Amino acid sequence: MDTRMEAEQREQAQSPQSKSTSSTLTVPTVMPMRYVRLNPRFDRQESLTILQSDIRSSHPDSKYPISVPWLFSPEHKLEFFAIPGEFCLNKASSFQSGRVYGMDVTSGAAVAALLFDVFDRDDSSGLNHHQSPNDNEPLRVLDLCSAPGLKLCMISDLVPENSLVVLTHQNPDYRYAKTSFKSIISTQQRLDQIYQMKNKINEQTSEMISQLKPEFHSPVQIRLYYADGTTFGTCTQSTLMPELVFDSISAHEEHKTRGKRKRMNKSARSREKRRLLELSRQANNGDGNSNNNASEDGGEPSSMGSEEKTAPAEKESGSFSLPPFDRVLVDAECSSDATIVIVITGDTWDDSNMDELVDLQKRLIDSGFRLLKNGGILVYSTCSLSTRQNEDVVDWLLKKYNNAFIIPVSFSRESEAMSSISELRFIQEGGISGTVRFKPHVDSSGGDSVMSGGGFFLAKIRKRHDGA
Ligand SMILES: C[S@@+](CC[C@H](N)C(=O)[O-])C[C@H]1O[C@@H](n2cnc3c(N)ncnc32)[C@H](O)[C@@H]1O
Repeated sequence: MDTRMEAEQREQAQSPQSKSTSSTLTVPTVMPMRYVRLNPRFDRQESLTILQSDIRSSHPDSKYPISVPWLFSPEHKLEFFAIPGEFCLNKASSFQSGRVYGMDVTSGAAVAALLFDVFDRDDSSGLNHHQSPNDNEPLRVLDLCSAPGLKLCMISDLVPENSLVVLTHQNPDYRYAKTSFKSIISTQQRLDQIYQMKNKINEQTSEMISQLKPEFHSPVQIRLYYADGTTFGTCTQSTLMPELVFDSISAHEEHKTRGKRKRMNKSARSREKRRLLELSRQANNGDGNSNNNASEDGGEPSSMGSEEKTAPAEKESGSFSLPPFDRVLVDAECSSDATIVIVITGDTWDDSNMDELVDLQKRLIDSGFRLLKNGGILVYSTCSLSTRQNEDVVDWLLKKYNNAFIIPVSFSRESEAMSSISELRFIQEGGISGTVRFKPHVDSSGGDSVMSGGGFFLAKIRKRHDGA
């Protein structure tokens, strides 16, 4: 779910007008807990000091920011902090300088499960054992439903240097944003700009961003395709060729060529267009792609530009196919019921009339699994708590492919150790063993009613080498 939707849902949950619904349900006044993650490119202690002083300037006695113990892995630079729900983050200097990002813990958990194995639960059968990745080895990561890009932003912050992150989007918002964000180099900065554009304060930010120093540039290659995630990587008569709309290396080149000029003039735009066409052509001819057969072992070590180095792939003429990915995130379109419904009704969503949506979710997870290399990891997530959109979709995939296996994850071990009842109620096991459900929980123990993170489901799936 996008940040805007998250914010809207939460505002709705807070708003007095939403206290009653057409079905005459009473909505409790609840203050949602909010979270930030630190930008690992900045000094941790400095960022925390600034954030703390930001919070204290409006909440002098605040105990925040408070570290989230169950989503913490210092060796992976993974750290989230709770901040007061009513704190105005987007006016804070820690946020404006890009030191912290507002992000729900549940979204953070999906990315953490995708990239790291520290949250994997021991599996005594050994069936799900998988080799821990070498932390420094570049990864090929696909974010299949990337818009608006919140998780992408975290992925590109935390993957090893020289990784390639490919994202697809179907959201016209991106089309609107693309001319502007093409001129920006690092993902962080670009995404900031997208968010800012939505808030209609782009000019000044754009200027500020274009003056940022090279040390803030992302050491990761990002490619953005305007494509349907259900057919991405295939191009048949019924599916259109995906359009490469952004490539960070190409944008970097363009930025260097342009020098100090901030805006792209006509010749810069056509240069950029030519570059992207050439990259698309390489991909389509196979000189840009190898190992397209996802039944192979992943082949060449993943790296930035690996698509350029590897051998042509076998493919039907006119088809578009990609080398398989080490990691695939399928953060699927869903009914986004998880937070509102729990808060409003204390119940789960009526998912009886969702055939079309469930069908889309199945096609997305299927497509993600097809694009995954053997031995690779896929995370399927939604911000719905409906069984049909979660466990049933995952179960459908497990039945379809005999090399699809759940890697059990657990985020509650730290909480168990700390006996935090609130967190234990929030983090639950899903209907399939090893999957996770985050069930919004309202804690009134401190006087105010404070809600945990949002509702969310995630499953971590591995594609085994030895399957059919
Ligand atoms: C839950 S949101 C993803 C949020 C995103 N991962 C993030 O963290 O910012 C689901 C997104 O999937 C997009 N979507 C829907 N159908 C799609 C499709 N067939 N292919 C790709 N994206 C799709 C929607 O536009 C929506 O932006």
